[in-house]
Amino acid sequence: MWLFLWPNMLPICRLNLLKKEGLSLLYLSGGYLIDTIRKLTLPPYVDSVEWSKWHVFWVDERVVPKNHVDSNYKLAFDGFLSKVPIPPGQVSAINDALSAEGAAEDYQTGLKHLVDTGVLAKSSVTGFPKFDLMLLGMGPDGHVASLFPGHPLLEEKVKWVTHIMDSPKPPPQRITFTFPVINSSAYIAMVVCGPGEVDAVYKALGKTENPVLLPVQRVTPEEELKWFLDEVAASKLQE
Ligand SMILES: O=C1O[C@H](COP(=O)(O)O)[C@@H](O)[C@H](O)[C@H]1O
Repeated sequence: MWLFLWPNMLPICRLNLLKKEGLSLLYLSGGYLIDTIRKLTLPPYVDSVEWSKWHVFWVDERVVPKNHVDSNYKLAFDGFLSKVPIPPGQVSAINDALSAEGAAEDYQTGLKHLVDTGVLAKSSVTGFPKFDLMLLGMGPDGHVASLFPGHPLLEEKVKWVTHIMDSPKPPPQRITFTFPVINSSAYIAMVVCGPGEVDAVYKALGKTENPVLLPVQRVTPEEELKWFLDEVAASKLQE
C-alpha cells in the first residue's frame, strides 16, 4: 500500500499511466473525489488523455433524478464529464426511472453485457468483473461507495451491484457495487481530504488496531491500493 499527500497529483500521474497502458475504464464515486480530478479538464492535461477510449461508471449512486443535487452523476457531469470529450455512449449512468432494486439489477445487467462482449475483463481469481481503476472516496464513518459500517450489505458475496433503502447518510435509497466487485479491481485510489475524515483515516491507517474493521479497511484490490490524503486528513497520522 502507498500513501501520498497530494491528491491533485493523483489523476494526472495515474491517468497518464493509463493512457500509456491503453486502459480506459474508470469507476467514480461521488463526494470530494470529483474536485480532485477537475484539473484534468484544464490545459495541458486535457490534451494528454485519449478521452475517446474512456468508459465511465459509478461505484455507487443515489436513486434520485440525474438533475437532482444529490446525484453523483450530476456532480461528476457538472464538474468533470461536461468538460471532456468522452463519447456519451461510454458514460454509464443509472436508469433513474427505476426503483432502487430495479436500478441495481439494471446496472448489473449492463455490466454483465460488457463482460460478455469483451469490453470489461473478468478477474481470473474471483470471476467478478476486473476494473482497471477505481477512484474511491471515504465518509467520516469509514464508508466507501454506499457500504456503511455494520450494514448487512458488507457481507454480500454474490451480487455485483446491490441496493440499499436505509443509507445512514441521506438520501436513503442508493445502488452500490459490492465488495467482491470492488476488490476485483486492479488498482484502487482512495482519495480523502478535509477535516471530516481525520478520525476515520487514523483508525484505518494509524498504529492502533480496531476491534471491528471499517468498511474502508475491507478494500483490498487485486494489484494495488494507494491512499491520497491532504495534510488535514492525514494530520493525526503525523502526530
Ligand atoms: O455518500 C457518499 O459518500 C462517499 C464519501 O463522500 P465524501 O463527500 O465524504 O467524499 C462517496 O465516496 C460516495 O460515492 C457517496 O455516495
